[in-house]
Amino acid sequence: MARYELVKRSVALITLTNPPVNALSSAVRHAIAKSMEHALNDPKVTAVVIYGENGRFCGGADIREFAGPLRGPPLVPLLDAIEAGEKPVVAAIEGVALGGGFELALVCHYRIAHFKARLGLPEVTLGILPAAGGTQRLPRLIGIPAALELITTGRHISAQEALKLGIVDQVTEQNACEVAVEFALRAVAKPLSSRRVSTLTTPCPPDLDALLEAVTMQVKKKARGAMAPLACVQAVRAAATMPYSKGIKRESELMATLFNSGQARALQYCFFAQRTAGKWTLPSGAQWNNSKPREIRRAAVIGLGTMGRGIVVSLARVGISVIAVESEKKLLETGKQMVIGMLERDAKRQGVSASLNLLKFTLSLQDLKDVDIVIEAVFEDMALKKHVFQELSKVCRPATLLCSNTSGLDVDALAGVTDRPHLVVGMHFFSPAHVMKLLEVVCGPRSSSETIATAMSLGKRMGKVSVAVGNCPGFVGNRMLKPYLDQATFLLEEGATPEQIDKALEDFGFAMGVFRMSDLAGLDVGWRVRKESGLTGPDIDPKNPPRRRQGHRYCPIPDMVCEQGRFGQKTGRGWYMYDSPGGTNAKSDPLIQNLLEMYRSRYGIQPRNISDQEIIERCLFALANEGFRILEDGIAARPEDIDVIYLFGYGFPRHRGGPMFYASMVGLERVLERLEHYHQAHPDVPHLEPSPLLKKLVACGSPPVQNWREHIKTMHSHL
Ligand SMILES: C[C@H](O)[C@H](C)C(=O)SCCNC(=O)CCNC(=O)[C@H](O)C(C)(C)COP(=O)([O-])OP(=O)([O-])OC[C@H]1O[C@@H](n2cnc3c(N)ncnc32)[C@H](O)[C@@H]1OP(=O)([O-])[O-]
Repeated sequence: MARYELVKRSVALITLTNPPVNALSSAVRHAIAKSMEHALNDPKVTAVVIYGENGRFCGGADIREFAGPLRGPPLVPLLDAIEAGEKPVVAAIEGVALGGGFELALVCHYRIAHFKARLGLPEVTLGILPAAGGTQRLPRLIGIPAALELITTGRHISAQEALKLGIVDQVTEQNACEVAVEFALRAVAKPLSSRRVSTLTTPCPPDLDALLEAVTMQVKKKARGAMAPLACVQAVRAAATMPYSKGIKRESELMATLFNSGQARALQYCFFAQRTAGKWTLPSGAQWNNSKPREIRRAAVIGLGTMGRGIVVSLARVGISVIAVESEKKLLETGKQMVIGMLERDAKRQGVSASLNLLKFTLSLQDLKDVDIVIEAVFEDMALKKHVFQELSKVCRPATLLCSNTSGLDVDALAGVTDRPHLVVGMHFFSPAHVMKLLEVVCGPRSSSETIATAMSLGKRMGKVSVAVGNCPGFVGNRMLKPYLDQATFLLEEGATPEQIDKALEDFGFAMGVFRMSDLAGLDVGWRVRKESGLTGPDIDPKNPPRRRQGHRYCPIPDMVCEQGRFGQKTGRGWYMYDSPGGTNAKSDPLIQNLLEMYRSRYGIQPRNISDQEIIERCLFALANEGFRILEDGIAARPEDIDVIYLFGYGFPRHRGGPMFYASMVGLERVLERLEHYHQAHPDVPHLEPSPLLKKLVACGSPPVQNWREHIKTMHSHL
């Protein structure tokens, strides 16, 4: 777990050997302790270098060990001893120095970083704080404001930024280990006292209290209920106001409150769920590690609307040449200017030149003959999409992959109009596509494993979190959205307001309540879908729209809002009003309050007081209930996949873990009991009827999320 060797006759080189990221497992901590003892006691050794095998210094504590009791030497005394030692210790940082890995580097007397290395204290993203002295040493080294920013955000920084901040002593383009050994030899004669960071005095700004107060407010606003960022601020306050010996105790107390919290469990679950999502499998046995993706060099994107533009930018950013196609000259020109503007702004931020030479804009599909992949992003209309796929089938060479950015249409129906159904797959990006990290890769029954592997790997290359899902209306994300939206509108009928529902959801931690989110996405999209599915249309009496349709409860209020031309932010009016079309500042609109009052009185509904608890339960349990059905139907392979989709695509709070993890934290028995209760009260809402899988899991003793898979016997897996 750590190799010890003597190099240059007097330097002890300790190399961490715990692939893949040299995490500080109990065995690694034990090996470091032994190696350090050896180095400090061996008279031949004059200096020490700590390095990580395979070009990775250290990814921090072993997160997998968090679930069990602490074994092996604890980190704090181990690190304190390294710092206190009388021989200079140099950290040779390649790859990453994160969390405990960064804290290990901070106790070394010198730090040499490879120019490609990244450093950071990402503990806050795991619901905890840097608890091996990081909150006490970093402020002493770089001051309170910079330390607060790094610790409360968990941001990774480059070696160059670390040098500027004074975290590392040298950045090198050569082998960091070799440079560190030479550095260590030169350091032997120098005094160490000023190099022990814990002994430094924290540089404090004169207005410390005001600064901490301002940061606390800022962090609170951003944290949306997460506890760890606030605890980080408190720990840094200790570094400013207490000696190290007391500050480290404060750090440990704060860590203790976080470590066993539900939030920490949820955030650590998210870390692993995100990695699990990349490991897709198909019933055929094809899976992520036995299916080779094709290399993609040239891509085409059809349609330069909001989605198409974002996809072009995402592809060009990672060096893929893109041909962008529009149907009309004016649309092409507008799209082109927008794409170029986006890429130029991007490049300016990074201080590089924009890769505009990768782009070509055309009106002709004929130009797509030689591309490796086409991503269609035209209007969400099946007939139009089928036409495009038929044309692509004729124009593109037989090996070209044909993908659709549909947000819910039947991918297999598109495959069916082509000459290569095995090369057709859905790539459902989320708006804005160059910002949002989620990509649903929609596997049709005829999509080949190579096609799926290629789409998944292309998503990863574009920096997306790709999740393989089955082909059904709405796939995973949008299919689950329906019961969630339905509950919100039913609650409006019963007496709630959009503001009240949004506030309850935002207090829960959502980035945006359901009505604000709908205003942002555009209310006309759902209206068109409802019209296409026959739920609404010209046959409906506008004066007296029925509240039951197709055998179920139906809320006509969203249609009534659309009928008034209120399509959300883009029209300046929706569930809220905005300063102007495109405005983002949502204000309550008395017209909506009037509409709700008139509606209730027309149907004789006595509005009642609805508690936040009911809002959360009805919206989120209905959401999770649909998730259980999706698992039963084999549309998602694992609960982790569903959670990742909601975390990255729908603003579900990370510290709640995602809808399925949240349900498990509430307790499946309780979720079942509440759904039964609400279904009894609203028997005409099928989404409130508990799913058979939920009942089954409860009958099996409510196993943890990670074990649900064993209980999902899918008759027809769609994956
Ligand atoms: C005391 C101290 O104060 C506190 C308390 C702590 O220190 S808390 C811990 C703080 N450290 C972190 O938060 C860093 C977490 N890791 C990462 O950010 C990234 O992993 C990476 C280092 C930037 C590499 O990214 P990658 O894209 O190249 O590969 P990967 O796919 O992500 O990871 C490759 C494989 O390694 C696993 N892995 C990565 N980091 C791990 C860790 N710290 N512990 C255990 N496993 C880890 C990961 O699950 C995956 O496994 P599998 O899926 O192959 O089975």
